[in-house]
Amino acid sequence: MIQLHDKQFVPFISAKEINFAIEKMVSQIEDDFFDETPIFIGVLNGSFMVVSDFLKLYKKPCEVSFIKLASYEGTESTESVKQLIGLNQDLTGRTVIVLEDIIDTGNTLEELKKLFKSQNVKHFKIATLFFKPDAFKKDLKIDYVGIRIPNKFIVGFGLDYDGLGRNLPEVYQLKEE
Ligand SMILES: O=P(O)(O)OC[C@H]1O[C@H](OP(=O)(O)OP(=O)(O)O)[C@H](O)[C@@H]1O
Ligand code: HPA
Repeated sequence: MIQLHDKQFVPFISAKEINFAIEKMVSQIEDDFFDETPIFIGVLNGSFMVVSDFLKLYKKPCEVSFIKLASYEGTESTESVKQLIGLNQDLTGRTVIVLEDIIDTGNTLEELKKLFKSQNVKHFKIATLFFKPDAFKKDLKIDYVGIRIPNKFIVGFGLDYDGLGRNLPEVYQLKEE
């Protein structure tokens, strides 16, 4: 068990399971876009670890860039997604694949879809390492999902509780009271 600020968390998903899920996403995307040079877009802050591990396994030509959005405060979604760092690249005609650490309520995903709609890209796909189907409130497609998880707050592998926990190489879930 670990303590972050005022809350306790228990082990949930091992580094090995995470790696297996990322390998699966890499091979699906390599197969689907074998004749393209995709540009992977990580959504900061949370996605830095999944982007790093994903790219180390991705063996075909590709580019990477980042945007920064934020919606979560503490253990709750604020419902408003702020763009903190935007896109600074022309994506016209490109195959764009967004890499997310987690899709929860879908608020961030909705904002991402709006953001890229006006960009005239060739393909636009969304890949997420973790997905909470029971929390997801939107009628939007997610193209690649690593691991489906129950609607519980998690930390580790890039995900934080008020800034802490991002550096953990495995995932922990909030301990029941
Ligand atoms: O589906 P949603 O309910 O929108 O939640 C998903 C988003 O929440 C997290 O980001 P957060 O807003 O916590 O910012 P961070 O990546 O800087 O921690 C995560 O990285 C996703 O981008
Ligand atoms: O479960 C979560 N943990 C941390 N950050 C998050 N952002 C959306 N869902 C989560």
